[in-house]
Amino acid sequence: KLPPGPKGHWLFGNAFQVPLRNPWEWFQTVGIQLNSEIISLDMFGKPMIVVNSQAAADELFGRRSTNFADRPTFPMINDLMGFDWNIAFMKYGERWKARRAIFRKTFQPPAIYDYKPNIERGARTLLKLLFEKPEDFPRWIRHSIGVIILSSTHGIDVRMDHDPYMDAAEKSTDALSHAITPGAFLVDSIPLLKYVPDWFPGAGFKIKAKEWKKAATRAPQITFDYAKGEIERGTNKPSVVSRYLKDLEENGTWSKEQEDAVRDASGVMVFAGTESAASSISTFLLAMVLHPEKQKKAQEAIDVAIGQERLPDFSDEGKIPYIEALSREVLRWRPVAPTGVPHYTNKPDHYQGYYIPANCLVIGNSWAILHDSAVYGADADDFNPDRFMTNGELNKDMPDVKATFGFGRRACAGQYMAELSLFMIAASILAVFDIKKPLDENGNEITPSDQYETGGILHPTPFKCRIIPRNDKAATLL
Ligand code: HEM
Repeated sequence: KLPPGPKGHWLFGNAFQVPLRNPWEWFQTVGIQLNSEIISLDMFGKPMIVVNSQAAADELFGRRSTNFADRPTFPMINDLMGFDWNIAFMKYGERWKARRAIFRKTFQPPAIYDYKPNIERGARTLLKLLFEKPEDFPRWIRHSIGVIILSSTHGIDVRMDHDPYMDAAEKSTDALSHAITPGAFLVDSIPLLKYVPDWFPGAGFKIKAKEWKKAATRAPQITFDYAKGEIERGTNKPSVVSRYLKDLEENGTWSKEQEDAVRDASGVMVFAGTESAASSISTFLLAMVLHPEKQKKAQEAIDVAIGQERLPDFSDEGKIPYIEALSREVLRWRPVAPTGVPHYTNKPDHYQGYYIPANCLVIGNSWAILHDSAVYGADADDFNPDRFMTNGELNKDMPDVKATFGFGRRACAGQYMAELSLFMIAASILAVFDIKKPLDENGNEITPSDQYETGGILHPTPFKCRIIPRNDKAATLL
């Protein structure tokens, strides 16, 4: 029998019970009510499994990874909108493996460490921008993440305004956000709609899809063409693309397929990396506004570890455990993608006596895992970096927060870039600035809301804060 699930409508099943707002919290509540680590939902007659515990995730996505590493087909996103270059939506197979291998060779330790100087540079760019115009912080966060990622992937120096590569990446992200609006496009539920002719009444999605397809395919191509052009001109900076193409040439393994794979993989680094890393930095700032006492503790930890005479750099890794704890808590408290991207089974399976069918959607609920009160205690919903500390050190008995990066073979391919960037940006901002609540017209502090906008990627509802140099000396370090 299938894992337990809530009783649904005779025709639609549970499809209309799943809330559009924060469905991950509802999945968690249902699991607790039914006392089961995994639940099943009936979506218009088709089962969908949700995995709510780390133990079940480790077993299914981890130990039985080959059966849980596929993705469903996304006809709207891949076929109509032209995102088939994006490994996040690719079926498990040779094309995916070739692209994922590039991530492994370039964006994982030790190769990823080559990009630490770019991360430091991005963090310092952010400090300068925050000093000059603190109220525009959301824009500066995006810009500095763009500096880090595009310099690392394609050797591009991102321009301050109207950068063509950042603009192209943003347009393709916008296109996708339309496609994943729940219920907006029936075509993903009814793949045959793909073949409806453009003139057919109600076929508006096909016309929109054509516009978005241009945006979707343009971004990875123009960034790659730039990087390749720089190599041909001999003016390239070291980057994922330049290093990888050079290796292909030196090993005599260059081929058109390989070149396409590098274009796609580096394109996904920009596409998947910018929005998600920016979200984690926004959450960090919001948490600092809402929890001044944790902020103070973090600043003291930095002062003790490195003093106030210089800015943090990667030589400080491992020396400021409280910043590591704080970064972990940011990723746990508001996971960037609480239900990630759906996985898909290829063959039937069983878990704890329950049946998991073949060709079935399987959602890893990172939110439930990271907000499990059995692991994190009754205050699991609160922001509290101290939960990862013991006697001034990282508490080795606490689990890491890897669930925030998804599961098994499909787990986030940019995890190391994301973690290194968050650590460096958090440490740099706290070394220099106080993050304070905004003031009302009478000069009284107001507490911003801790609400989030719902969607594939979590973002705090736009909030205000005051970002002020901690002291005169701090400002001279910039
Ligand atoms: C705080 C930042 C980030 C978080 C929390 C995050 C989280 C995630 C999650 C939950 C998934 C889905 C995993 C699954 O299906 O089980 C994912 C996939 C992915 N992420 Fe990230 N991500 C972050 C940053 C990045 C960055 C910086 C990059 C690249 C530079 C990146 C590249 C990818 C790619 C390529 C995939 C698709 C993997 C595949 O399907 O094989 N991510 N990420």
